Amino acid sequence: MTTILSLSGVNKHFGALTVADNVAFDLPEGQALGIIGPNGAGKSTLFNLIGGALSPSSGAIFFEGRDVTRKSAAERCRMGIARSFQIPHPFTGMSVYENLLVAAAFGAPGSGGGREVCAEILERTGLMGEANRPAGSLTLLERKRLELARALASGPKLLLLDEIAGGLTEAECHDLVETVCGIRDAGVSIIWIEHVVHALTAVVERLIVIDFGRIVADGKPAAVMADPLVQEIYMGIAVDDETA
Ligand SMILES: Nc1ncnc2c1ncn2[C@@H]1O[C@H](COP(=O)(O)OP(=O)(O)OP(=O)(O)O)[C@@H](O)[C@H]1O
Repeated sequence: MTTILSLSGVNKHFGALTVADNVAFDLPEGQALGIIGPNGAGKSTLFNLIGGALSPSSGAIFFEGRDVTRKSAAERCRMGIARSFQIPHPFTGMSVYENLLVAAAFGAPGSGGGREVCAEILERTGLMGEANRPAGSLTLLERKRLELARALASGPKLLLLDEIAGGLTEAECHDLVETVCGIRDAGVSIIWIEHVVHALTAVVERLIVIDFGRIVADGKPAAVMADPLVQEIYMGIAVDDETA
């Protein structure tokens, strides 16, 4: 299977703080990978490193076999890496549709966006009825959908989703999961950071756990979630408590 993304010995330090500690993994093309870990573990930093907002202190990142370690976020976006942010920041004065057109203009040439593609993305993300509304007037769910739609409009081969399910109701979360499954089934590779674990495991086939910037577990979701070490560091269930 072709590897779309490869991280090799990636380290990131902020002064004395290590937030990525020798991170290494390969993502096969078309795979949906979930990333979980406690607050402050370094998950968003990892996205910043993959997306190009930050450069690693050492190590290398390859996308489709090309070394992108020193490429800018804009260059990586044109190559096909798109990202949604934990806190959506749309162009609030522009309509939903215009927001997509802007994203398409900065994305991968030829694969994202013409007007027809943007219209199709509005449909897929449940925003067609909101196309002409100012983005600033959207609800939280609609903003999260727009964040996803903007990332799709750039024509990604790899989609990085940062906590898109947080703050949603069960029903909204279910709808969002359906949408992400549709994107996955269309062949887009996905890495999704999420605290809402049941939403994540409904979509991903592989789970990585990060703690203090290190990968501490990597495997099938059920096996990873059953790992006593993961239960202890992520869910606060001490191994001894369970056996007591
Ligand atoms: N630019 C920066 N300068 C200094 N420290 C930073 C910077 N960005 C992040 N950090 C620190 O790095 C650590 C990891 O932050 P990061 O946002 O990657 O964690 P996270 O796992 O995404 O957390 P959360 O689940 O709360 O979003 C935190 O201690 C954070 O305060």
